[in-house]
Amino acid sequence: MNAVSKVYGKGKSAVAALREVSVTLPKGGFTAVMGPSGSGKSTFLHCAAGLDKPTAGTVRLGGTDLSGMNETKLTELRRERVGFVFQAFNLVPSLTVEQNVTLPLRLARGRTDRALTDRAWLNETLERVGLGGRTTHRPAELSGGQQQRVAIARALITKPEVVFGDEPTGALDTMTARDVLTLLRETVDTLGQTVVMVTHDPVAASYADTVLFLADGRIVDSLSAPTATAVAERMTRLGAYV
Ligand SMILES: Nc1ncnc2c1ncn2[C@@H]1O[C@H](COP(=O)(O)OP(=O)(O)OP(=O)(O)O)[C@@H](O)[C@H]1O
Repeated sequence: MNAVSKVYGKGKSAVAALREVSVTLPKGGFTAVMGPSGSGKSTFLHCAAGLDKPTAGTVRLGGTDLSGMNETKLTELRRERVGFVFQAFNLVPSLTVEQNVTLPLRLARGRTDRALTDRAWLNETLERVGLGGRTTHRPAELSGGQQQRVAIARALITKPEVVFGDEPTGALDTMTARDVLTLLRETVDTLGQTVVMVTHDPVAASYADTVLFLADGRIVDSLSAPTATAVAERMTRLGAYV
């Protein structure tokens, strides 16, 4: 991402959510994004993932420049090359676990064969997230942690270049959150999956390789091999807990 700015609104009511942010998120790495409320974390994630267009600057995914893409191309890119995990799981209630997980494959144009032939990858993914025995359950029959595991499997099924998480553990209790973070960590360590996650929680951020700190639309700090204590201390310095 190079010199990315995002302004919401016009004239007097304009809000600069990102101000010339330049950063490279390492392939095969786990990056957490933290910052006080309103610092631009969600905007950063949305611009990086092609969910929102920057007002200025360029965003690249792998070798692809997202700037010139129309909405159709961006939709295709989001379906095939990125995965998303949200705080609210966002599963389809009427579909089984397996149907939810394979939804991105069925939505991708011309990928029906892949959905059928990639049975081994589907099974491996369901096993990896610990849902091998629950493929015919519906979301309402699962705990919050299990539902988020379904969402993670759904994000991984297309073998995306990046998995983006927006507060993926925000709705989970502490123990369940740790399981989900361990799972995300494993996808980085064993699959070489690139993960970028916005979080408010220093413990969650400590599972990442690097934490980026945003304040007032700028990256103001970063921390490698973070501990929860070190992250909390930087956040306090940014005035996040005042
Ligand atoms: N759609 C929008 N229209 C107008 N202003 C917006 C919009 N989305 C975000 N903003 C503003 O942009 C700034 C950054 O918002 P953003 O949601 O990216 O911050 P955040 O760090 O994710 O906040 P939080 O931690 O509270 O979720 C804020 O001042 C916010 O009010």
